[in-house]
Amino acid sequence: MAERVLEVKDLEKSFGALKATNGASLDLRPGEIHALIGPNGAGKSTLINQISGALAPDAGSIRFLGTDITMLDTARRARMGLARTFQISSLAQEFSALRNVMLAVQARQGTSLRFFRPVMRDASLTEPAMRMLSRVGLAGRANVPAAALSHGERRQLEIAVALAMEPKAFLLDEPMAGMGPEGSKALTGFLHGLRQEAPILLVEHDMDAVFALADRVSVLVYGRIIATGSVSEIRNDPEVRRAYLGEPA
Ligand SMILES: Nc1ncnc2c1ncn2[C@@H]1O[C@H](COP(=O)(O)OP(=O)(O)OP(=O)(O)O)[C@@H](O)[C@H]1O
Repeated sequence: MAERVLEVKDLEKSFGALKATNGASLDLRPGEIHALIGPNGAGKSTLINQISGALAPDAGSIRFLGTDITMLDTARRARMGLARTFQISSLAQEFSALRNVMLAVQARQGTSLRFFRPVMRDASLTEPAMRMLSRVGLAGRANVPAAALSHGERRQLEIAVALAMEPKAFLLDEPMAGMGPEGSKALTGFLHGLRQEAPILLVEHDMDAVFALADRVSVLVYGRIIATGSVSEIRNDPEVRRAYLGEPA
């Protein structure tokens, strides 16, 4: 496998006079969790949006598995194996948990002819979908509509949907948001193992989770990455402590 699964170089993105991404560079290596942290408004979502293809950068480049994907749209990137979860849920709320995952399995298989079969009895869709639900701990909730799941369960379901795409890398945007302590703990355990399957770029405000999980941490402030390093390097970096962890100079 390529030494760098994802390589982001010198990205720039302005909204009017605001430089939301200001020359940001980072990479994602096989088997790692790389956390992207920074204060509110630092530009984390803007950066993730450019990596997933939802926003076009003004300048810079993004390579995924050795291919330049800077000009590719979100769907092409997803088909190449770049899976993304959202801060705000992108699930089909009226569909069951199972059906939501089946849609992703179907998209992955690219089989539109299935339209003519009774989809919910199609084992080539239901079996892998149930496997994904079991992995995230939602097998017992398969038939519950997404809208009726708890907030934490919806976040688990989003990860099951991402898993169904058989990703080569995950972009996870605040997976712990809105979860109680129990849910965060369970998800932390799950993400710990998930990195073996595909490396994870993790945007997260929950510092306990970041410090427990991350192999490397990058700190974004005003659209610029001010430091990248191990958890202990980042915790002890004077510039990070000043700019982000709120300590006096
Ligand atoms: N579509 C847009 N148009 C104009 N300004 C935008 C747009 N999207 C983001 N911004 C601005 O860009 C800056 C970075 O926002 P972004 O949401 O990327 O930060 P963030 O680090 O993800 O914040 P949070 O931690 O609160 O989610 C903010 O000042 C925000 O107001």
